[in-house]
Amino acid sequence: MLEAVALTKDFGTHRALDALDLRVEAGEIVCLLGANGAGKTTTINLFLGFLEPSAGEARVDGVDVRSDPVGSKRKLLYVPEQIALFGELTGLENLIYFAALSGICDRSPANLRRCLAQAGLADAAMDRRAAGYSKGMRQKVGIALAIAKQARALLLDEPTSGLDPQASAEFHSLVVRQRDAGAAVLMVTHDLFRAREVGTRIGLMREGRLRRMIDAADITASELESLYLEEMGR
Ligand SMILES: Nc1ncnc2c1ncn2[C@@H]1O[C@H](COP(=O)(O)OP(=O)(O)OP(=O)(O)O)[C@@H](O)[C@H]1O
Repeated sequence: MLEAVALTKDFGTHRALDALDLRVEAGEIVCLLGANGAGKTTTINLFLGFLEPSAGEARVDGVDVRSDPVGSKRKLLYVPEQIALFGELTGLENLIYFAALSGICDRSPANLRRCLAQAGLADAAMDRRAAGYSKGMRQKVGIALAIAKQARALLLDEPTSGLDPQASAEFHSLVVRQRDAGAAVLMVTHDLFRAREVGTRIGLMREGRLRRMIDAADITASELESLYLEEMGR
């Protein structure tokens, strides 16, 4: 479970995130939408411990990120907009390396191949150098790491921007599978359509504040678009 309690971040005199209260339960996907500069990535970075909060707390499974950065990171998996892999290594070798960094116990090639296969990477691709991977293939290596790690929480920051519609749909179905396996998922996106489709709840952010939290089941795609435009235009 991910929890923000009055989470606040100032950069100098600029308040990038203003007293955010948010809970993402296990088995839930919360999507954060908002215009550029709304504070979405700042939120993710506070959960990752990349930034120190100016006030409030970011908690992972009840653990304050600031007081236990290592323990909280162990439970998390982060998929950024661009997953950086070592181009000279194969997909499998990359996963072996990142699995070691993440402290995953079963780093046997057989297990990690199984994780890559579950993430939808073709068998032949696993042994090819990652330099030739498409963005969709790179994102699959990220999800494979989440599977290997049995991550309790996923933090996704615009993970499908630039992916073609089919690769984007594939990626989102992998995220849904992680949710069904009990992960708490926080996803930053500009894709209103996908947010409504895969999100349990959708948060609309503007100028550092969470303006609205909507149950995805209660709203159509066009209603969401109207609400979004209304909130961003205020
Ligand atoms: N390291 C930093 N130093 C100074 N200001 C920052 C820093 N990081 C973010 N900001 C500012 O904080 C505000 C929120 O930025 P953030 O990256 O969280 O927005 P965002 O909602 O993720 O936007 P986008 O959709 O463009 O990714 C912006 O005004 C940004 O300029």
